[in-house]
Order: sequence, then structure tokens, then C-alpha cells
Amino acid sequence: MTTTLTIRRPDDWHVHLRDGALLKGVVPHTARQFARAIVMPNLNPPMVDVAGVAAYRDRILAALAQSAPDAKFTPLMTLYLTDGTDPDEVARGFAEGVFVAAKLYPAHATTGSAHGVTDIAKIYPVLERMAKIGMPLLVHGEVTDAHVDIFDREAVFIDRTMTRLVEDLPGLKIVFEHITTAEAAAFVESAGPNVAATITPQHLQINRNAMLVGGIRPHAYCLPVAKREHHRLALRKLATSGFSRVFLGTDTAPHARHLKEAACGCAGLFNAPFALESYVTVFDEEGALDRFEAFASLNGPAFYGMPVNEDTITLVREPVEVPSEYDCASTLIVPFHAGETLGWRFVG
Ligand SMILES: NC(=O)N[C@@H](CC(=O)O)C(=O)O
Ligand SMILES: [Zn+2]
Ligand SMILES: [Zn+2]
Repeated sequence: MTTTLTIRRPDDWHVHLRDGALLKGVVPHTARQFARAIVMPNLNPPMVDVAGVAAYRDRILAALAQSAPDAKFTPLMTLYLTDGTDPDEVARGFAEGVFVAAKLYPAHATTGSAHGVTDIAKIYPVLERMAKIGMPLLVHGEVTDAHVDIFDREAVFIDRTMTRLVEDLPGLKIVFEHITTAEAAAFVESAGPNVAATITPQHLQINRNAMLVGGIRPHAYCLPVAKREHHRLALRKLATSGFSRVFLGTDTAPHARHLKEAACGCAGLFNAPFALESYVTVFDEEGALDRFEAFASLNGPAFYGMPVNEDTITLVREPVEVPSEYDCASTLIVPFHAGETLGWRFVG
């Protein structure tokens, strides 16, 4: 039985680091485990131009210097697309290395998406330019049509939007973020080399029962919402299969405890503190520890066209207790797996 696993240092291809005091409180958790992370731009107001994204990157680096001065961590920035995004601004920020990708939030699909895109046709000139310059598009893939059941919104997005997008722009690199359904897993598997997906630890670990059985559990609520068990099994199969166009993206999305434990609770799970322990447990359960490095450390850089990390991290088979909450710069946040004991420990 494997008791120690050493792999190249992983990257997290989907994180929310927030801003201000909360940024200082949460960024050390991601910087402790990962070398790089794709930082989502859904702040309030959103990061819609080169100057704004560059200033946000500086705030992240300043927060790191204060709260985790020894961390060797690089934030990879993203631009928030709106109906009014200018293709030249996108190309300039990419050429200057300010951001590495752009994020498509369908308007009102999730936290911080009020300024998102109302109709994908409006941003085709931007997407055509991105295809030309080799800049990836990151997609929150859910329709927002009020008539579509929340559990079907990802599958309907594939039929109404994603399939067409991939046909229209075969040269555009697309990451289907935080996939949650068997339909999305099948779509990505059968798509061409320019389409990839990230999968969160929670969508590998829990189904919708975790949110709804025995009482309503706001700390299991995120978007896209966890689905039925057969979807979770399809995601576990894809993640642990060795397939090269799927990779680690935690979607760590901290919200204050009181904002989740509320009549209208916020969507998002804070999974950064024990992200690798959570993922490796899944690979262990599936008998796929030998495929964990590809998912965590190799497939992401290959898709984004970046070098892999040179240093390594080690996980050991030992019990580790997850705290029931964190005080992140005076904001109390309940982590994913709060109060549970996991079977793997990150030793650095
Ligand atoms: N995943 C979530 O439930 N929430 C994210 C937004 C997102 O990734 O959709 C957040 O920013 O809180
Ligand atoms: Zn999202
Ligand atoms: Zn997210």
C-alpha cells in the first residue's frame, strides 16, 4: 500500500482570492499548496480592463508579501468579459502578460456575474481575436433561463451554447470550468484538442444529498450545484482516467459564514486549506494514485502551454483533522470537509 506520494508541485487552475482584508486571509492557503493559480475576475466591480487586472495582481502580491512572505506563488490573472469588451484591450493585456485568459460568465449565472455576457453573439469579435492570438476562454457553463431547472442548467448550456461555440470557433482554446455532469464529461472527452475541463474536489466528493438530506446544508452549496450520484461517478471516472484534457481547479470560493448561513445563502465553498488532501483521497479510493500527478501538475500546464513546476510536494497517508472554521483576517469561514478527518496529509 502506498503511504507516501511525491509529485511535481501542482497548480490550481480556478480560484477566487477576493480582495481587501479577505484576500490577505485566504491567499496563504492557496500559496501553501500550489505554485500557480488562475485567479478569477468576479470582484465587485469586476476586472474588465488591463489596468484593473494589473492593479489587482499587485494587491495579491502585496497581500502575499504580508501574509505568506516565504511562499513562491504566482497568480495567473484573468479578464472578465462583458457585452462591451474591446478586442484590442484583450489582445493588449494578453501580449503584455497581464492576463493569461478571459472568463465568460453568462449574466446572472453565479456569484459576481451581474455584469456578465447577456448573449454570446455579442462577444464573437472578442472570441475570434482570442482564437487568433491563442488566448484561452474560461467558461462558467450554465444557462440562466428561468424556465430551466437549476439541476439541468449545465447540460442545457452544452446543447444551446457550448456545442455551437466549439463548431464556430474550432481554433479557440476553451476550458469548461468546474464541470458537474456526465454530459459535460462526455462532451469534453469527445471534443477536439482545444477543449479541456476543470473539476473541483467537492464535485468528486459529494452529490446533492450532501446539501439536502437531514437538513439544508449551506456549506455544501456552490454553483454549478452538486448533481445526482451518477454524475459524481462520471466525474470521478474522467478525473482519474488519465485523460489529458482534464485538470485540477478547486473553485475555492470563500464566503463569510453568516452570508452562507442565511435565508438567501451565497454560493461557493472554501476548499483551499485541504484541497490536495481532498483530491488525493478520491484518486486513492479509485485506485489511481499513479494518475494523480497528471491531473494535478501536468495536464494544466500542457493545455495552457506553460512549463511544469520543477519542485515537488509530498502527501502521506496519515489522518488529518479539518478545522470547523477559519478566522481569515477577521472573517469566519467554514471550510469544505469542516470537522472531518481525512486520510492524507500534505507535508509540503
Ligand atoms: N462556485 C461558486 O459557487 N461561487 C463562485 C463563482 C463561480 O465560480 O461560479 C464565487 O465566486 O463565489
Ligand atoms: Zn463559476
Ligand atoms: Zn469559480
